[in-house]
Amino acid sequence: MNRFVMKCGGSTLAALPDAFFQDLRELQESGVQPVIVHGGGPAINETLGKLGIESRFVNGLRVTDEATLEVVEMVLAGRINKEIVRKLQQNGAKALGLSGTDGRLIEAQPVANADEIGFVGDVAGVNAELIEGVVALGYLPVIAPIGIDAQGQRYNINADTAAGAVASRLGVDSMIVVTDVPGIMRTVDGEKKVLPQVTFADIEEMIGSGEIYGGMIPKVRAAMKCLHGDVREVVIVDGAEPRVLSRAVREGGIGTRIVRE
Ligand SMILES: Nc1ncnc2c1ncn2[C@@H]1O[C@H](COP(=O)(O)OP(=O)(O)O)[C@@H](O)[C@H]1O
Ligand SMILES: CC(=O)N[C@@H](CCC(=O)OP(=O)(O)O)C(=O)O
Repeated sequence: MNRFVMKCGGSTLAALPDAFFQDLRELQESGVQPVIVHGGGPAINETLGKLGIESRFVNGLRVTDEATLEVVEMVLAGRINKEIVRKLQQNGAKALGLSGTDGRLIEAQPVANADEIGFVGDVAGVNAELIEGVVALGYLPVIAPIGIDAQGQRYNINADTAAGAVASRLGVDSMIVVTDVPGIMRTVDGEKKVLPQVTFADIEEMIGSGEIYGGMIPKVRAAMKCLHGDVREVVIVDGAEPRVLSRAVREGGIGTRIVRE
């Protein structure tokens, strides 16, 4: 595999060890081209809390009014994006941070229920040439999930959704979703087990039964959407496991692999 999109969730970002970033650097040096799309939900909640703004979610998506949008952009495109770039650079990688508004990287349109949740976007287009240009210069793109429309309006986009769209439009083989659990888990005989592989049918069944809930839902939905295109596999892994990325890219047998059937 030469190119992959990695989505890194806010649940795990702060705890990612130097070894994780060194692993990324080694992959980059060996000719693999990672593209990072990151989240930062917990950091947004924290800053909103400090400002006395309440966090509210509908089906896992943040209700985003003008004041919230201001904070979302500040935290994602500012603090978190730059923190990831700094950590990559400290560990010897070449990285360039971008928000989805820069160079119209992520073209957005309002979600269908925008009257209910405000400035939340779906991805209408991705400037793949810009990402490819950054990669061709030898930099690892680090993308914050803020989108922009033709009128210049910004939108808050769920990071799993943004990552899935970037993976699709780049036509990469694989998307790796790094989170705070070792994969999709299911309780079998009273014991929680990580499922090595799940199909679309398994996912629908587990959402229906409530075994997949909360923050796992946008991940599996984004996974299924991009697997309808050129992306061959989506792997959900735990950022705390040693050499998690190179194992997922080179060896397999880690986390949960989502496949069409
Ligand atoms: N079947 C499942 N297996 C594992 N985790 C699940 C499952 N269903 C829901 N989850 C929840 O999804 C969470 C990961 O989503 P989230 O907290 O949004 O992470 P991130 O910040 O990485 O996007 C897990 O911590 C867990 O609480
Ligand atoms: C619309 C929407 O909900 N956007 C998310 C964007 C960040 C995100 O998705 O971060 P995680 O990956 O850490 O969850 C939010 O405002 O929290």
